[in-house]
Amino acid sequence: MEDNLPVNVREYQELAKKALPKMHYDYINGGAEDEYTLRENIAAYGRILLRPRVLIDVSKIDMSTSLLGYNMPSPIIVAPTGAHKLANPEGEVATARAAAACNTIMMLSFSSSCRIEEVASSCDAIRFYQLYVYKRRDVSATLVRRAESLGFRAIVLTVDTPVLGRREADIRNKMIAPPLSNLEGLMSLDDFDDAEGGSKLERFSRETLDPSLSWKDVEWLKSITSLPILLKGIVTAEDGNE
Ligand SMILES: Cc1cc2nc3c(=O)[nH]c(=O)nc-3n(C[C@H](O)[C@H](O)[C@H](O)COP(=O)(O)O)c2cc1C
Repeated sequence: MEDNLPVNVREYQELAKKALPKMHYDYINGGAEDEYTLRENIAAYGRILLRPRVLIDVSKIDMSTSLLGYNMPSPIIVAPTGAHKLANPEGEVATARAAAACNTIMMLSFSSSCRIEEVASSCDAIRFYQLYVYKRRDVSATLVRRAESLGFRAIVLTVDTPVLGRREADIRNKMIAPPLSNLEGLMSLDDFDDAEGGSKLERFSRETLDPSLSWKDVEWLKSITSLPILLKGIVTAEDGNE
């Protein structure tokens, strides 16, 4: 087994494709709208060429940095992604342990398949909580308060998903919205599981996410939490200057 360990991310991806049900692999692997941006993101990294200098003693390399005052060994943190139990029975608890072992920060997704409480008690680490703003503001507010009381250090407001992208593989696979245990008891989750065609995940998102999301909601968020707020998904200088 040891001999066959993957040596790069692509090889992990091949193993994941074999191990996961097609619907779940496609959800993790897929993108929206002709998957143009997905391809372009990968190509963009390929266009960055380094100009390495030589003969400069690289026996000690320090990539450490800090974010919101928290020190980390490298400028790499764990982005929020939903429903880790689709890939691992321990879900976000396993991800939290891995992030803690690397001394890096994990952003726990609003669409986590583990409860915030389980992740918080799984290990000691700096964690941020990612927020979607639902039409039901009370649901979003409750989760912010729960994350705050469980020691999360910042709220990461996702601002590029007022509607879910048209994820083509999910439409073909009639992707089922994964169970979101943090929403249990806060809203009914059964109403979305009907026979309508296409992606049920997309339907769930359409019913729940608030497409009117705007700067006034950043003010609202400030009014309900004393945690620092990070905006995730700004891609233009114009928005950065707001
Ligand atoms: C399977 C999957 C689930 C995701 N779930 C979330 C989520 O719940 N919340 C969020 O803010 N972003 C989510 N994202 C977006 C990622 O956090 C990230 O912004 C995006 O994948 C772009 O980074 P990349 O080019 O490194 O993949 C998700 C991405 C993927 C691929």
